[in-house]
Amino acid sequence: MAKRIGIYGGSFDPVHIGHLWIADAACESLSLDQVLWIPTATSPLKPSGPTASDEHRLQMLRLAVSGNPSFVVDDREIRRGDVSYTVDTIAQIRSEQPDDELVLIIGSDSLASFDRWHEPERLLDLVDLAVIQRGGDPKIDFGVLESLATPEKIRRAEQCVVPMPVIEISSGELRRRIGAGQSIRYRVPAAVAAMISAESIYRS
Ligand SMILES: Nc1ncnc2c1ncn2[C@@H]1O[C@H](COP(=O)(O)OP(=O)(O)OP(=O)(O)O)[C@@H](O)[C@H]1O
Ligand SMILES: O=C(O)c1ccc[n+]([C@@H]2O[C@H](COP(=O)([O-])O)[C@@H](O)[C@H]2O)c1
Repeated sequence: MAKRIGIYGGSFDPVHIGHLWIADAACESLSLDQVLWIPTATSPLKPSGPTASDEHRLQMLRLAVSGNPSFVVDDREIRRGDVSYTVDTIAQIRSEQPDDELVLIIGSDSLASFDRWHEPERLLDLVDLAVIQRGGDPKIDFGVLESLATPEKIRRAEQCVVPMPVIEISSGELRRRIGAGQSIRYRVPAAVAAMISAESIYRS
C-alpha cells in the first residue's frame, strides 16, 4: 500500500530536541507513516561543511531516533559525498518508491531561500513541501514559490504548514556551549549527550 513519507534533511551537527519535536509534530499533523532523516554531507548553502565527522553525526542521529519505529535514518547523502542537493536525493527516492507520497519538511528560513536551491522547479515537480511555522514568527510568505511552482502546488504547501512553538535551540548554539565547557543536558537526548562527552566531539 502507498505510504506517506516525510523527508527531513539537515546537518544534524548535532541533532537536538528541536529537530525531534519538529519531526514528531510533522508526523502527527501531516499523518505521515514515516519520517526519513537524511543527514547532509555538505549542505549547499553552508559550504564550510559540518564540524563533527559524518560517522559521528550519523551515530548521534541513530541514537536519537532509536525506539521510534516511524523515524528512519537514511545515509544516502553521506554515502554520495560532496554537496548534498536535495533534488538529487528526492529524484532517487522517487524512483525507488514510485507509489509513495513524498513530503519534504523544511523550516520557514529554508523556504525563504528556496529560489537559491539547486533546480527548485524540478524539485517541486517531484515532492510536496511542508513548512514549519514557528510560533511568534510572521505568517509564512509563500511568494518565493510563485515563479517556481504551479498555483496548485503552492496551495498544497499552504495546506501543509506544521505549527510549532518557538524552540530557542540550534546546533550552532550547542556547539558553542560544548566548546565553552557548558552543559547541553536536556537539549539533546541523553544518549547523544553521553556520546558527545565520551568521544570529545565539538571540544576543540
Ligand atoms: N529550533 C528550531 N526551530 C525550528 N526549526 C529548526 C530548529 N532547529 C533546526 N530547525 C530546522 O531543521 C532543519 C535542519 O536543521 P540543521 O540540522 O541545519 O540544524 P540547525 O540547528 O539549524 O543548525 P545550525 O545551527 O548548525 O545552522 C532546517 O530546516 C532548520 O531550519
Ligand atoms: O538542494 C539545495 O540546493 C539545498 C539548499 C539549501 C538547503 N538544502 C537542504 O535543506 C536541508 C536543511 O539545510 P540547512 O542548510 O538548514 O542545513 C538540508 O537537507 C539541505 O541539503 C538544499
